[in-house]
Amino acid sequence: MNSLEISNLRKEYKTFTLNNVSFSIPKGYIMGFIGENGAGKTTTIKSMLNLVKRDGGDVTILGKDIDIHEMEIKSSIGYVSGELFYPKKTLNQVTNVYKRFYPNWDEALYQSYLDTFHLDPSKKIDELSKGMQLKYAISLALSHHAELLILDEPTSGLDPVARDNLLEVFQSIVENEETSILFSTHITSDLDKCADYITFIKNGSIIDSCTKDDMIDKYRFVGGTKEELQQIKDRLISYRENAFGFNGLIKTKDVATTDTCKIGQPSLDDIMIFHANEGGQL
Ligand SMILES: Nc1ncnc2c1ncn2[C@@H]1O[C@H](COP(=O)(O)OP(=O)(O)OP(=O)(O)O)[C@@H](O)[C@H]1O
Repeated sequence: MNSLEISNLRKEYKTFTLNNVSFSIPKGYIMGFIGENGAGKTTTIKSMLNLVKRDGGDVTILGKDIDIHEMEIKSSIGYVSGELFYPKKTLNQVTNVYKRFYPNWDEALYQSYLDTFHLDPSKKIDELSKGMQLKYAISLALSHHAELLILDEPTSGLDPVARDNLLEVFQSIVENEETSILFSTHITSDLDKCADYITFIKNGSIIDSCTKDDMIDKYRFVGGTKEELQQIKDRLISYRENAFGFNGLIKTKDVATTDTCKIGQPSLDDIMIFHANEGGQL
């Protein structure tokens, strides 16, 4: 079963179109949602949750149509957007209001996240650093046994130790095989650590959505001399020239047995960076 199915999602702004976005997350897995600034990650997330009105497409969450079962779905998911309201209220006060909306609220679990993230519940929201606010928002989202967690850049304001802790929390959450996680990020090393699937969006269109291993297998990082660049240039997604020659990204299927340049496995960063400049030179 899929925890999330998005089919032909469309959203049109004056200067940007989310273009028939489709992807799904199988139950019990972590999907990383990657793409450069302005690619449409937040717009996808907000449109699928009906936080902005979409212009087309179908969204099924936990087997139910969001347009028919919106309230029910929202009590079964956790969503972290980085926006926290009520800056002058204490964590205790905000939590007391928040938990009323969630029949599965687990106070002991919530307290354990406060401990894990060293959060003082008597502090006001605006007394917390950005990273602490994020940890608090994540604690709220994790404390009602959500079956799907949707996290919009959950790691971006965190230091490396906190990021690592959080990624471990994510991995332990999906271990029960009941919960799935979609998280958008620019920090692709986080995905190297914990994502099972990757969806890559560029200019409002999905470039690919598949397992992380398949994504890496589909591309090759190549490097060689200026002469070798001439042999392979037309088949590269894009490339960067340097003092010794070039580096570039190519689809694995486009590698020829006669290619003499060095061929290796790309990182997710390589895939994103070279795709950003598709058809050109960095
Ligand atoms: N309310 C809005 N009105 C008009 N345009 C918008 C609105 N919200 C977003 N956009 C535009 O949609 C495009 C995609 O933005 P979005 O926030 O979805 O990108 P993103 O991939 O989440 O980027 P980032 O990684 O920087 O958060 C951008 O060009 C943005 O300016």
